[in-house]
Amino acid sequence: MVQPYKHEPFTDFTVEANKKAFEEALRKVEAELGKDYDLVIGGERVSTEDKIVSINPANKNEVIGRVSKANRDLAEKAMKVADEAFKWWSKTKPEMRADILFRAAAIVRRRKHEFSALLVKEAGKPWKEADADTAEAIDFMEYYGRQMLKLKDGIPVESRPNEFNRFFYIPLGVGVVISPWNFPFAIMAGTTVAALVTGNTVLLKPASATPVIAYKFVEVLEEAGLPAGVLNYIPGNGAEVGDYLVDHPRTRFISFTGSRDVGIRIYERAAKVHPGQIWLKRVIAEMGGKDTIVVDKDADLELAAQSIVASAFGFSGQKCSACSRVVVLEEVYDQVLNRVVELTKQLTVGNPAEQSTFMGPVIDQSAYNKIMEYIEIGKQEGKLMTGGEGDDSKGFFIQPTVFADVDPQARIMQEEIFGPVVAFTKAKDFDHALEIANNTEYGLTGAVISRNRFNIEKAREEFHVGNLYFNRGCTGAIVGYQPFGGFNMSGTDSKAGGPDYLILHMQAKTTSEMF
Ligand SMILES: NC(=O)c1ccc[n+]([C@@H]2O[C@H](COP(=O)([O-])OP(=O)(O)OC[C@H]3O[C@@H](n4cnc5c(N)ncnc54)[C@H](O)[C@@H]3O)[C@@H](O)[C@H]2O)c1
Ligand SMILES: N[C@@H](CCC=O)C(=O)O
Repeated sequence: MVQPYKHEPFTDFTVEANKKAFEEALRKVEAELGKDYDLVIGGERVSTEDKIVSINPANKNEVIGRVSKANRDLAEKAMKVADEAFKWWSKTKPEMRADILFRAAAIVRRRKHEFSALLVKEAGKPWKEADADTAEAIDFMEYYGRQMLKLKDGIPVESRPNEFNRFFYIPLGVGVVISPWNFPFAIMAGTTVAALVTGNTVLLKPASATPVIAYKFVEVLEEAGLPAGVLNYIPGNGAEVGDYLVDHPRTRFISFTGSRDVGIRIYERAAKVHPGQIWLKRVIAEMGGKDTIVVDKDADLELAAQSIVASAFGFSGQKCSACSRVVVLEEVYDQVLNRVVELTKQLTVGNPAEQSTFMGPVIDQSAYNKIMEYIEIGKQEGKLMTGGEGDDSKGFFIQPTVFADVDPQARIMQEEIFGPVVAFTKAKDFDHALEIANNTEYGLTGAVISRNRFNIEKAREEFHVGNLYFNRGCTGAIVGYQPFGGFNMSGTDSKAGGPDYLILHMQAKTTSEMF
């Protein structure tokens, strides 16, 4: 019998054995760096001349792997394979599909540190962040497997005498899964297995910065028994392969996680019906955030400062959930700001392969340049309290940066920076704080630090974000515990890791029979 779902525990690296095991995994991954990785289409390995070179963002000279790059012809070939495979995969038993996920979860769990070590190298994640990413990937498999078992027989509906009505879900078709680099394992795996376990076939286009971890995951699913053709691995240029597949008349749905601009582009393009297309495409789009922590005047100020620092600078602020705006009631503004600056100055920035590193690099040169430009903008828009410097000589390192006294309408208060930069502003009362918190076009996460029950309840109603947290930071949602997804320009609020998520990958059918 399947055990009740429980999230994967995080590794305690203060335990010497865990530390040693992780160091060993890092050595194993290091010994395998620089290999070539093929596309996987219909179970066959396809090598191309043109490669995506995945590098270590903490050390630009270290090549993680050279990954074959799909073009339109190969994308078309993969589409044909997936379309063909859908005919029989869609008819397989949900129990069998769920079992493949459970087995894949077990395989990853057994080699957990190896996957996390690869995330350290390919995404620049510090140990703790890499461990959490792998744990979340396991959670998605365990959770969605169980969700499918719950949904497999549909949901009971009423019937009248001599009538038998049934309501159940069937798969959609070929899904294009387009994933980001910032949770290169968890989000890539979660979006892929959700589509597979519901009986769809998949074309997986991972982010170009992190294609190797995605390849390793495809291998895991193969080992777990996923038949050839059901999942096809086609990394490639977003604009070329992405646009082609989004427009394709045989694409039934697109599961996208990434930036606002690319999400909007996909949403618009997917709306157009192309010749030969006989359905309206579904789009699941999880996009960016501009996430606020509000600090009330009677809050636990130490908790507030710790929560802000962890949420703003964990994984160098490269989370859609990261705190990039802080709104503090004027009575306690200076205290919170000064404590955050103090804590920020204590953070260690450096090589994420070292256990002691809190913050590693940002992902690549273009992210580095963009964040440094925002820091220059911030210097015009607010008072630089700490940080503000970067060094891209070896890797893409930026100091954790705090700006004070920033106007809520300023660019660094409105635009997603996706780096280790947080801006503070003052509110005259709690209503004013909520008004500021709500005044972005996004609506992903937010947090309120308060001891005032009335204010907590007010925020519950009025703070318009998909994931709202009280007396804690605004990052770190757990699959099955805090379903994740945002409002407004943060996307379609698909709530990954939630009870409604799988249904987005299926269509409901009603049958009614008279006896
Ligand atoms: N809401 C969420 O759950 C969530 C989770 C993680 C990341 N994000 C967001 O993702 C962004 C960071 O990730 P990113 O830099 O990889 O985002 P991105 O939008 O640049 O890329 C995401 C994916 O889209 C692909 N892509 C690019 N152009 C495309 C096109 N024209 N057609 C189809 N695909 C295309 C990329 O190759 C990549 O695989 C941030 O904005 C972050 O907030 C959101
Ligand atoms: N689910 C993650 C964020 C994913 C986006 O980057 C969190 O809750 O922090």
